[in-house]
Amino acid sequence: MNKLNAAWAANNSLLCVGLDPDMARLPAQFQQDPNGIYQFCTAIIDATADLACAFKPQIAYFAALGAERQLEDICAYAREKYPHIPLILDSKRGDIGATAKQYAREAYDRYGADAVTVSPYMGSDSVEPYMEWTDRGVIVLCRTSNPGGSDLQFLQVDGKPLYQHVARLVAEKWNANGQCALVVGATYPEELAQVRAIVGDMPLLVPGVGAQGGDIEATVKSGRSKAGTGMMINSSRAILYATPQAGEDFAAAARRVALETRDAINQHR
Ligand SMILES: O=C(O)c1cc(=O)[nH]c(=O)n1[C@@H]1O[C@H](COP(=O)(O)O)[C@@H](O)[C@H]1O
Repeated sequence: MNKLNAAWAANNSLLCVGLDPDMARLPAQFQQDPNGIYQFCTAIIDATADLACAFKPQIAYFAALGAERQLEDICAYAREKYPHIPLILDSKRGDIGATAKQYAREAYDRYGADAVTVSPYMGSDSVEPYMEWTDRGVIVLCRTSNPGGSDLQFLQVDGKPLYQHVARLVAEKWNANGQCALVVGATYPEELAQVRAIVGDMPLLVPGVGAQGGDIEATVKSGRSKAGTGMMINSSRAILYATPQAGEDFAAAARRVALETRDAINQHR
């Protein structure tokens, strides 16, 4: 939390840069290179490090190709070169305690992440192993950005949608050590405002601007904290695969879109 507060201030940014390296969309020079994912992601990190409040690699893009070693190296690179920027491993884990303990080691020890995304569905004992790492963050899915999120998260329980129960449970019980955050999609600004009202100043990871079409103004106005921070607004594909303009390469294009996104967010803080 200290690191996140410092990164919000240092880069005047609520933008989280997502690292979702889809091999089919990487520039051709990286597709042939056995270390191409590492080369691509570290170039994106270098191009955006002064514009971001966090980096968020999505583990599936690496695991699907057996490229975990490159993910380890990318995380080590980010930690060493930009130690002041929080690193979020997006793996959306959830399992019984004994297994969760291994997932926590994977995120915090193997990849050295500052925080990890987890599902709340299996309840308190499934998230406790993450909480034992008292200097790390636990980011719990609450109101996800995808349309199908409504199937369960919108079920009415005791007169309120389930996602609001999750927000209250995390804010009032699980966050005893002040290390929790919630995921709320930018595609649902009304629910974002509801969650903000329930959780006070708790940080929110907010994916869904850029490729998923979330509205930046509505997102910021609904989700900002009293201090005008409180969010890590994630964009992945729109930055990673920005179409270069004349004379630009992929990293310069990524930087341009990251800058535009950061500034558009700041306009409404
Ligand atoms: O936890 C997440 O990061 C996440 C939660 C959610 O509700 N929706 C969502 O899109 N994400 C992730 O955020 C990223 C969004 O990528 P773009 O749509 O390309 O900006 C992907 O890595 C998703 O897996």
